Amino acid sequence: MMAHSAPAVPIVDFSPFYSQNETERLNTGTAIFEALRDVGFVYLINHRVSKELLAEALSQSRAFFDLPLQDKLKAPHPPESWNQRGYSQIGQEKISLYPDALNTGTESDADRTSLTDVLECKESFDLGRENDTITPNIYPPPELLPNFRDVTIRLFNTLPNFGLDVLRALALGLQLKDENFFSHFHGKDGQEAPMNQLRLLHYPPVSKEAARKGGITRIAPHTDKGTITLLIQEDDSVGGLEVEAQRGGRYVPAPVIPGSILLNIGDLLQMWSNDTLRSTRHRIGVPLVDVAQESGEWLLPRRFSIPYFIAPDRDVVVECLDTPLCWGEGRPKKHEPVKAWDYIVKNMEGAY
Ligand SMILES: O=C(O)CCC(=O)C(=O)O
Ligand SMILES: [Fe+2]
Repeated sequence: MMAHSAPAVPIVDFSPFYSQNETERLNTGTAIFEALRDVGFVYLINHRVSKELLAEALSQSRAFFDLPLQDKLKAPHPPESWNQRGYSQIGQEKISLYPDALNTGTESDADRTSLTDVLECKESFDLGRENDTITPNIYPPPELLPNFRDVTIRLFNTLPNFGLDVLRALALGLQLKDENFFSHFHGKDGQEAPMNQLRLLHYPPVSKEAARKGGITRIAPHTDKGTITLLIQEDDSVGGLEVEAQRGGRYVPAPVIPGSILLNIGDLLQMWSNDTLRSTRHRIGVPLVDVAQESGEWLLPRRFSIPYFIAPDRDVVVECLDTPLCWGEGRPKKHEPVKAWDYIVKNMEGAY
């Protein structure tokens, strides 16, 4: 039997952060810091986010995507890439068209151009805070799914509490003077943050026939743009997510770990950290199927996931953190200060 090697994406138990013991809290933060510095992704276990709520949201997501297309289209995504609200059908969004702003990837320009010809077989539903005037939510009519709005908004309002705890732990790991540093830039203590975005994702099943023909993927290689992303996956979901585990290195699988939340960072936190932390590229591909392979219709079952993107408020200026772990003697500042909203809008351009 082959020995199992250690997973490339580290696993951190988050529960010691909730203890009264300062050393345990600091150790949790340090473990998260090191994982985000070395890999850019980390599984968090024992996180205290309600399992029932996560299950309810995944079940509402399933119910939504099971609706006929014409019903899903009653909540259409607006034409602008940055206005991430409502339903996007298969092929509508091309993540491969995101500019590769921080140049963290390995693909050559030619490879990236060829990626834009590939169909991303995914559909999504996005929402943000209620009552936002710039990007109001776009919901399907309530008679189609009576609990959809309530459950998704509850998850939208719950996850930032955990997200900010993670950012508090990270602030300790980064040796920032103020453990609440990031809380000042993400809504009123996490709530009502205008740039936070909850995305329900469905990747339909992939047939062997479609895989043989080629030209399809599930999600093209990309980096996330905001501060952090919390990824919820169904416990028994098919995996497929791969992360570029080392700078310029190979992609390694990030399989589903039941009960965990997978954390990664976006470009703005990489810039905040003066490139100390990694906004790591990730993707979900479709394996190539050999024509000679034995019969059977399906290659991949459907996949559901829910990423929650936590991003700084629109007018926040992101500039190098004041900590020796990011900046100082021999570590000059690498980025000009950038306004969060400008960066996100510019770097999502063209994807719709
Ligand atoms: O579906 C997934 O697991 C990954 C989604 C993702 O990377 C994204 O939406 O940015
Ligand atoms: Fe992503």
